[in-house]
Amino acid sequence: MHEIVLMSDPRIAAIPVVDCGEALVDVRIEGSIAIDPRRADHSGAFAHLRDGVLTRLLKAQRFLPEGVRLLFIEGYRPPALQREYFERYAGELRLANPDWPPARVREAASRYVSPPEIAPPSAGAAVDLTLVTADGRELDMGTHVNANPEESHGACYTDADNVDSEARAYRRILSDALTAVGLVNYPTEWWHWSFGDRYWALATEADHAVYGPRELP
Ligand SMILES: C[C@@H](N)C(=O)N[C@H](C)C(=O)O
Repeated sequence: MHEIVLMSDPRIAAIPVVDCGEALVDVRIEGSIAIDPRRADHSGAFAHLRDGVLTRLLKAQRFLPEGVRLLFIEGYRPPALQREYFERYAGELRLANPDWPPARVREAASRYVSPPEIAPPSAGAAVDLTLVTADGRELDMGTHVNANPEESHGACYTDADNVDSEARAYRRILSDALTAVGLVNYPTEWWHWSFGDRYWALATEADHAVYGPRELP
């Protein structure tokens, strides 16, 4: 098994960002990717991605087997919301593990939510995805999207061995299509994929990230 590099790893924070300035675009306007409303917000921020990420998703969808489609759950996340998610989960871990020092809480929290200053979703570079049939039925990927490591007993990890062979096969299908277009996975979450951010730069050995955190205009 490969080493899992967590978002809290100082090697990620050390990667420079040279933002290429590409626009955040609304995935709903393009129209050919199925969008799930579970993370929808009033401003529609959740449905935004950098243009280059959307282009790659459209291409990846063509690599899926007949009758299988991507289901988009969440893309862009404003920095303030990322901070809220991170603080909330870190707080839960702190409560459950009062003896943990702050560095351990931060590291454990980053298995599931990126530290706000790193966060690929706030750069419009990351997307949470699953697979559906042509008539919109979600395939069983072994856990629901956004299952955390505690509630799923680690089954949210992409290569977890406590999921059945069918779920493993579906994860492989998702992974093959997205890897083929250059996205990288966060190995603690089978549904989380990104392109152009610092985590992507580390995984692909790029010398800088091309998408950094920003506010939605
Ligand atoms: C909260 C979870 N779905 C998520 O988005 N995690 C990634 C790692 C993140 O916060 O960047």
